[in-house]
Amino acid sequence: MSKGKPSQAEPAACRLYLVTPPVLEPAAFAPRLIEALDAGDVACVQLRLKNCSDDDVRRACDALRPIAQERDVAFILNDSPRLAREMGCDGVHVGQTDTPYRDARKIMGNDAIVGVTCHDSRHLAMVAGEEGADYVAFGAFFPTATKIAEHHAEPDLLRWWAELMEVPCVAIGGITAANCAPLVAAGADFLAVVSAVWDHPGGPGAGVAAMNAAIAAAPTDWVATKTDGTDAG
Ligand SMILES: Cc1ncc(COP(=O)(O)OP(=O)(O)O)c(N)n1
Ligand SMILES: Cc1ncsc1CCOP(=O)(O)O
Ligand SMILES: [Mg+2]
Repeated sequence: MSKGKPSQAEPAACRLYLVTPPVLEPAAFAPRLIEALDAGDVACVQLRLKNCSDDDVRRACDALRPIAQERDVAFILNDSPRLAREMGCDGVHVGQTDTPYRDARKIMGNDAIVGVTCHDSRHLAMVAGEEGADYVAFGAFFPTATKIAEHHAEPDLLRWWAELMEVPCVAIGGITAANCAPLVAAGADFLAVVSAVWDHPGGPGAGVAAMNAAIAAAPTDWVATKTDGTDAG
């Protein structure tokens, strides 16, 4: 697994990973997704619907998956490898209380993206990475109103991971254009956001543009030094 996945282009230092709002009406949300994806670089879209039926998820996949895939943006489904495979998604994201990684991989196949929530745990991330996860997700880095977050991660976790491991890491939880610089600087490969884009006062296009501008402006000091402080050259 290269540092670039889930990207389609050559690996960039850090890219945007869009997660949908937990409740949406597909027909109304589709133009908002188009606006977001046409506003700048997005590596992937995760459909994350909570408290809805499998048929609701199927309808949302049918409406939103083509919008992402037509733009070479990977379409990842949260929680359900079975539905992800059935609906032609590019991947699935599983948490620690969802389908275990190995079962998710069996269902999805080797070519699909399988990402794993690792909270603030080095141990969970090493296990997921060794088992073959395409990325590990750490968080929550900041307070968030989108989910009751029971774990809090610090940027040093990203720095440690990025310096030691090849498997990409995703940072999630309360991330905005205003606070993301330390995460980029620490070596996050992807920043996963919900409200920073979908609740942006200028609309989702402005949200994507603001996140990408903030990512581009952030320093990337993690490549310059090792944890012992020596210059990595
Ligand atoms: C990229 C990314 N990271 C973490 C999560 C959280 O997954 P999980 O812990 O399973 O919680 P729910 O999202 O299912 O409520 C995620 N979805 N995406
Ligand atoms: C799904 C998830 N997992 C940890 S925090 C979170 C929600 C992120 O949403 P936001 O970007 O609005 O804080
Ligand atoms: Mg989950």
